[in-house]
Amino acid sequence: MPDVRTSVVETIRTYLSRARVAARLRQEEAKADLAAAQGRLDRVRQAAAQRPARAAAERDRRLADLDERHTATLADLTRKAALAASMRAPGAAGAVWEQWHPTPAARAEPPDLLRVGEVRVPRAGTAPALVPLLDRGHVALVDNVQVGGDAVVAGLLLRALGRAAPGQIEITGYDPERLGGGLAGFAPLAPAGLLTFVGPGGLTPLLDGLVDHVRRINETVLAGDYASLAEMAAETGRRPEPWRVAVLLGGDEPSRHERAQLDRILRTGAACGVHLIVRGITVAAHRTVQVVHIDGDRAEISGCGPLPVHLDPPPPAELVTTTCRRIADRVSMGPTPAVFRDLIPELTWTEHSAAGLTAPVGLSPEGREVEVTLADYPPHALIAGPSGTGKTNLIYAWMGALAARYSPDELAFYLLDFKEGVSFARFAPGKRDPSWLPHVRLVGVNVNTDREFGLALMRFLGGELRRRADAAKEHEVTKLSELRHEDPEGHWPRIVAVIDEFQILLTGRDALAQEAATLLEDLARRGRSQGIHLILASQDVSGIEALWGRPALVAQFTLRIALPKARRILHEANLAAETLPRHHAVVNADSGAPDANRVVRIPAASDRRVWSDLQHRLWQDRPTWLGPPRLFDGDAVPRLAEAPDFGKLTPGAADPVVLLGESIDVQARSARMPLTRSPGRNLAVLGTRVDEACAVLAAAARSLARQHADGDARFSVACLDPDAAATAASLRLDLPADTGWYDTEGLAALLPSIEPDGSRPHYLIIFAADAAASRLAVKTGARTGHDHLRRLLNTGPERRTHVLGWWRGVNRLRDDLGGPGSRTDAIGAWVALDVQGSDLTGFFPQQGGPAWYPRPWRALFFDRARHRIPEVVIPYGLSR
Ligand SMILES: Nc1ncnc2c1ncn2[C@@H]1O[C@H](COP(=O)(O)OP(=O)(O)OP(=O)(O)O)[C@@H](O)[C@H]1O
Repeated sequence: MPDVRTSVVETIRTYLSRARVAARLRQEEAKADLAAAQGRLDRVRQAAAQRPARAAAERDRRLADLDERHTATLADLTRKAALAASMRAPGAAGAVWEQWHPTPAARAEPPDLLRVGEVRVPRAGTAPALVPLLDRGHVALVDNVQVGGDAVVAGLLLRALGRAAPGQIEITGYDPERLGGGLAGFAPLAPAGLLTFVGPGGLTPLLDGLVDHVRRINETVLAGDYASLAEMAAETGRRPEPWRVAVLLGGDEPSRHERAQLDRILRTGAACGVHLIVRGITVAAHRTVQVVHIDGDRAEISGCGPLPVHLDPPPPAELVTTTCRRIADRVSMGPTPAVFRDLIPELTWTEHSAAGLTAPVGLSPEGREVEVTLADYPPHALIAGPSGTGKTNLIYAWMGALAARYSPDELAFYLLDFKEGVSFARFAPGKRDPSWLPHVRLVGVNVNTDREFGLALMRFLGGELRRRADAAKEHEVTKLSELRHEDPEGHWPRIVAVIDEFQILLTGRDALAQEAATLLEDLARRGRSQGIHLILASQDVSGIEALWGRPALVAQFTLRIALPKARRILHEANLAAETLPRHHAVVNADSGAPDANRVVRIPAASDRRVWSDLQHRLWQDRPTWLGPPRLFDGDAVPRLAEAPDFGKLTPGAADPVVLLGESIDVQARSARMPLTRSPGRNLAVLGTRVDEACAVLAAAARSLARQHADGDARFSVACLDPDAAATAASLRLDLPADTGWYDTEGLAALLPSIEPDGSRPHYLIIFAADAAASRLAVKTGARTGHDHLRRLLNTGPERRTHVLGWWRGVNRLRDDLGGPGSRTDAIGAWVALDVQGSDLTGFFPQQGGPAWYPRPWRALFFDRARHRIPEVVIPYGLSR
């Protein structure tokens, strides 16, 4: 029993002890929880205590950030504004005075805005403060401090002057209080007419005058084609009117009329380049008016909002006067000439010539293009002016304007200059510049005394006139415009033939002048309807008077262009050319009647660079079918190898032809003599000039050789003058290998041996045939060498044996033929060199011989069988 109790006690004790331990543990846990909770509470209390300070710091940080970003944005905007301003007010419009100098705007560039001061943005920098004036509006100053306003007026005027070309700004000052004192620095402009002052009572006439300018510019300059001078300048690059700036500095309250005029100018002036700078007069609010409120050196500008503007100081007085003096000096030197580019359209070859050719030749005093037309009326033009007045330049300008408008399908030029010069050479390919003006089909240079060139052109145009008239007849029409309509696939460009110093063509009372005048008259009369137009230029009256003898001819030239001091080109009562300034012309499309005068400023078009820009552009665009023009160069020696007719020769021709030299014609054909089997088909070259004679004979021999395969023909060459030896030696290379070569003895032996039988052509080429005269006079058997020569001359051609000989005088040939009175018909063709026409009497059908005055490297060719009158030829050069 006690054990049980003990055991129970023990058990209870054990339980109690465990319970105590457990209770102690829980208590400690509870304490720990309490401590933790206490700690959390402390931390929460602590955190709660710190929060406001942090929030404030965060707010401050964000504010600072915002501020920084704002400043950066402002700085960025200010920078951008400054950049934009530098573009809108470049150079003289915006530079600070220390760096200021005039920088006139380029041709089509608008003058844009002008600086008056700067907007200072704290911590962000500065940007220029700009106001619009030229082409844009007007500026009104509201101030009560004299100095600030003066600075703005002077600054604006100087900047405007610096942005415009000299003379392009005319200032009028109305300064009744200080009588011009406000604009004193600009006084040097006055002598050049760029600054005028009106007196105290002058406001009304001043405003009336400005209103009148606006009206006139709208009516005659803009003429409904442009909304403003600015638009005209942007589209055409031209600005025919200056800007007119009226500076109105106070005075009495304007009258009702004056106020109305002021309002008109404010509304309409800017489009016509009429501008006001007004100070001390209240003007009506208008969108074109910038109001500058000045307070000391601070200002507000209506266009800048409330931003304060720090006005620039006035421009240094020295800068103002020097600039104005320079501008005045430049203007006093006279107007700058019109510019060739003004005549050239943006897009080329857009016009059609069916009805006529219209292009500007220059600008009117108002700056508008003055167009001239070549069509049915007026069909042809006469240009006159003393030497150096600019006829050639005018022709260049006109041609450039035409060539840029009409493609080579629409227009073709034929150009001839009788002057001792090469004024048209630029239109043909040259050594330095391979380009040519695509419209040009013929260029004649260095023509000098070779009137045949002119005649050749007349003949060619006469042929073209017939061709066109025939085509018109075929299509049952009468005019080019109708023909083009009926035959749209045909190539019928209008032709413009320009002949400078044309009177040379008509000098002399010979057959050539006669034929040229007749052809010219026919062309002038009938060319109009077939699209062939003539432009004739002459230095002096004699040229025109050469035409005066033919009133019908002159009457066709209804378009007259007179350069300064040109006489008699216009109507006798029309003296407009007498008072023309340099580089101007009177254009009159009504035969010179005074009412039809138009005064034109002619641009400089002579400068090669100016011209070649255009020519290269057109040349690059030329149609593929178009070759270079034919070049007549009076100084050039043509080459046989380059002659088109020589190139066409081939072996096997039934009747071989002899080429002798270049014909003076538009196609560069060769003068030719066919060697048929008719009697007399022998050739004599006559004269003492060795080189020319050798050149003619060598060309003849070479052209024959080209028409025979080796062995087909026999060639025998006798060279009896040592001076011809070099030619003979070089000819050897081009003649068949079996060619016989003979000296005097050889020739004397050869002649009796030749028995023509007609089986094979035989050409006997004798250089200096007369040198063998004494040897040929000697009898060999019953006959002399001369007898054999005559036998060959008389009977050879029928049997295909031809003599081509050079005799050093007409009488020597005659002696070889049998002496005076002997027959000459064995010589069917001759080429005369330094031989007087009268000496050729016996060899020419008309008494007295042909009209021929020897000229270097020219020959007169006559073929009895084919010619009515002889033709002048240019021998081919000696070299192959
Ligand atoms: N409108 C112009 N603007 C500027 N310079 C010009 C103008 N017209 C002509 N000239 C210049 O004047 C000079 C003479 O001009 P041009 O050769 O055209 O005269 P011209 O009447 O044909 O003389 P000439 O009959 O002696 O040949 C040239 O140097 C030319 O560049």
